[in-house]
Formats: sequence, C-alpha cells, structure tokens
Amino acid sequence: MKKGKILILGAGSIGSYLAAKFFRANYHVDVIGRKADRIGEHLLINSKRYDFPPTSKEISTQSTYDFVFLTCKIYDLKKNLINLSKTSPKSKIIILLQNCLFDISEFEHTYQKNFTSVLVYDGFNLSNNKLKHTKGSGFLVGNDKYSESLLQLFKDSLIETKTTSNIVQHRVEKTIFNCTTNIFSATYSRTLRELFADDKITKHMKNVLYESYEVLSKEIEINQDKQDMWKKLTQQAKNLDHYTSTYQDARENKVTELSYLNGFIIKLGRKVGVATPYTIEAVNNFKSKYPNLY
Ligand SMILES: NC(=O)C1=CN([C@@H]2O[C@H](COP(=O)(O)OP(=O)(O)OC[C@H]3O[C@@H](n4cnc5c(N)ncnc54)[C@H](OP(=O)(O)O)[C@@H]3O)[C@@H](O)[C@H]2O)C=CC1
Ligand SMILES: CC(C)(CO)C(=O)C(=O)O
Repeated sequence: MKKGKILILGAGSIGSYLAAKFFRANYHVDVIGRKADRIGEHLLINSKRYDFPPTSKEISTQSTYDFVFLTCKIYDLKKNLINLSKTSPKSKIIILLQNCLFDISEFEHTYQKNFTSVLVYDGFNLSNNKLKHTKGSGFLVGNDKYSESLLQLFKDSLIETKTTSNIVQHRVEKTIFNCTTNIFSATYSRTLRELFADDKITKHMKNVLYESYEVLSKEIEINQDKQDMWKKLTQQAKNLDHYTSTYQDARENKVTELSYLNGFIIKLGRKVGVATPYTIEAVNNFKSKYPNLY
C-alpha cells in the first residue's frame, strides 16, 4: 500500500530529484512538468537508476494530497499558485523550495493557507533523464507546525535534512550569498573556485555582498556582521568546482532568477535609501552578455 499522496509541480532539477526519491520510498507521486516526458520511466541520479512516476501536463482537479511541492522557478510561482487555486486539489501542506527572499504571507490570500518553505543546500542539474547531484548540506527545514511530518517524509525517502529554529536568518544569508556569486558565475562563465581565484572579480563580489547586506539589514535584523559573512562565503565557496545554478540557466538560455536576487536588492536599496552601484554594475555586465535572461 502507498504511504501517502504527493504532488510535485515542476519537473526540473529539484522536482525530478524529489519525485524519484519519494516514489522509491513507496509514496504515490503525481508530477506536473512541461518537459517531464523527456525523463521517461527512469531517472539516473549520479548514474544510479530510479523508477520515475507517471507525469502529466495538467493538475487533476479535486485530488487530495498530503504534500504539494512547488518546485518551479520563483518567477513562475505566483502563476502556478493561481493555477493551483483554480484547479483546487487540496493539500495538507504546500512546500515552497525557491531561493530568494519572499514573504509567505503574500501567498496566503490563496484558497489554502498551509504554506511552509525549505532551503536547499545541495546542487541539482537535470539534463534529459540524467540528474547530477552535488552534495552540499542537504535540505534545511524550519521549525513550524509542518516540520515534523515533512522531516518524516524526507527521512523516510533517504533525503538528508537539517533543521533550524530560525529559517529566516538562513534565507537571508543564502540570498546574500546567491546575490554575490551567481551573477558573476554567469557573466564570466566561471566556477566558484575560478571566481575566487580572480582578484578583480573577488573585489567586486565583496562589494556586492556588502551592499546586499546593507540593504537587507535596513529591513531585517541580521545576526552576523558583513565581514564574517564574507569570510564564511569565501571559506565555503573558494574551493568548489561548481557552476552556479544561474550560470547553468544562462548556458541553457533559460531566464534566470537574478531579478529576484540582485534586482530585488537594487529595488529595495532605492526604497530604503541605500545606494547599490556595485550591484547595478554587475547587473549591467550580466545584461550586456545575456540581454534576454535577466
Ligand atoms: N537546482 C538547484 O540546485 C537548486 C534550486 N533551488 C531553487 O529551486 C527552484 C527550482 O529550481 P530548479 O529545479 O533548478 O529549476 P528548473 O528550471 O530546473 O525546474 C523548474 C521546472 O518547473 C517547470 N514548470 C514551471 N511552471 C510549470 C507549470 N505551470 N507546469 C509545468 N511545469 C512547470 C519548468 O518548466 P519549463 O522548463 O518548461 O519552464 C521547469 O522544468 C528555484 O527557485 C531554485 O532557486 C534551490 C537550491 C538549489
Ligand atoms: C552557488 C550556490 C551553492 C550558492 O551561491 C547556489 O545556491 C547556486 O548554485 O545557486
């Protein structure tokens, strides 16, 4: 007998990974994906073969799920939530996995209010039915009324998780890190190691980190200082032979999430009166290389 019912909306890198892991753990999994048929019946995760659940292009109405995972990009999130509310499958929990800063309460005017979010520290890259998974530190789950059942699901599906009592601080830190590295990785087509090996780029990245920090600290109390944050990022990233997700998107000619990262900082900077010249310069450099992907 199946253990529970799960809907995955977005069969990209993260969605396909979760779908295969949950399916192997004997959950009923429905996958919605525009290009999910490219995966077929088997997904290879780091060359290991997983059966892949049936996929479709439309959400079937009136179903009831234990979990709905929204694994689309942030720019598709609102549209998909509206679509979800129109087709109205019911779910006990709706889980958002997007990077960037967003306010969950923004979505709570939709028909269901049971949102939670998870931060992902591993790296995933899907190409046809092959998924490359680079080990970071797993999935980070906050501490709310949904955590227990979510942790149980991940544990049961052999997905590594960690918990935190303050997911907002982690989200802020991750946003600042992504603002600092991703745009440069894409603009210069470099891995993290290669970025940190270049003094000129490193200086620019540090200025972008400081600016992002200054802007966000006007809105949110950040529990570490910017020098420590820079040191932490440098230690974590300088030896990683990893192309950021933004570079991977740009290489595949896919719209990136940069307008929700650096673009968000520029807009918020204007609102709170903090100048962001280094971020604007980084965005202009990116746009001159990829005019349609911002
Ligand atoms: N990949 C990673 O390592 C990490 C990703 N994240 C975050 O997770 C989120 C998802 O990332 P990722 O999996 O890499 O992104 P992908 O672009 O690989 O996957 C998203 C998928 O959702 C599909 N999609 C969106 N809307 C619909 C819809 N209405 N119907 C059907 N399919 C839809 C997209 O289809 P189409 O291709 O047709 O647009 C795409 O295939 C992002 O916000 C990212 O920041 C966080 C940490 C790590
Ligand atoms: C590079 C990393 C790990 C942090 O900036 C990341 O989250 C990404 O690739 O988007």
